[in-house]
Amino acid sequence: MSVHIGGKPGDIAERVLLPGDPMRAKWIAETFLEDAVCYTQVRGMLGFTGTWKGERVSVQGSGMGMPSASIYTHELINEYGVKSVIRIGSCGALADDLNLGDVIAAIGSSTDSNMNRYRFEGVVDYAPVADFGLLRTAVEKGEAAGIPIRVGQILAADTFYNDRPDITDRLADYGILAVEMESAAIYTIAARYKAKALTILTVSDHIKRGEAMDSAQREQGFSNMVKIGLDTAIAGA
Ligand SMILES: O=P(O)(O)O[C@H]1O[C@H](CO)[C@@H](O)[C@H]1O
Ligand SMILES: O=c1cc[nH]c(=O)[nH]1
Repeated sequence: MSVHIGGKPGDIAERVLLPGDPMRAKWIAETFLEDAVCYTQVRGMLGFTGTWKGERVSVQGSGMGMPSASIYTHELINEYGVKSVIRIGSCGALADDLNLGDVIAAIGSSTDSNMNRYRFEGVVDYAPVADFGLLRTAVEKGEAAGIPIRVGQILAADTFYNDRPDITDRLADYGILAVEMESAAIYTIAARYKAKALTILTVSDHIKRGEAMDSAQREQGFSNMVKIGLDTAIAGA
């Protein structure tokens, strides 16, 4: 058991899907995994291990925002020997040509978080990036399943409600596809501890157009992302 995860050594697979929402972790375990067992309920941040296509996979809620996601990423890698983490989350689109339900894979994650300025003493603007092997696999799995994946850079933001639309517009001008709240920290911590990381997102709303998915669209859209995440996690196993 680590400080924030209740599982015993060996309870967690080497490959973990990381949704922010612990109830999404439960839904994934119940809907997609065989023989899923809940290994932690600490703070209600549920984690499950089961099998997908015969291979062991875990799915762990990571909470909202980089402080929370950092804790789970750190403990999974350092206390449970996790080798790869695939975040599967919702995001708000900025790019005009993205639509609700589209799936994005984040090749890189810009951020307004101060974590890496602190880590690198403001001397370097570190660029958190995805593991290339996981990214390539996710794109291939998406193509094979007929689910196109848009690859590009996203913003990991410290705020969900933000009163700087001018900055958001400028980020869109510079090619940022969408906004979520965890990927930069997950990429950075995975790099530090020699694990692999990827973020796959479903567009749940469009920030510039003010559109939002309804619950039926959410479930179908998230299913596509989850299947790609699971297929990517077990590839090469
Ligand atoms: O859908 P999840 O994975 O929680 O991700 C997104 O949703 C939350 C905000 O509503 C933030 O955690 C953001 O990153
Ligand atoms: O972080 C997020 C997630 C979904 N939609 C947003 O606008 N932001």
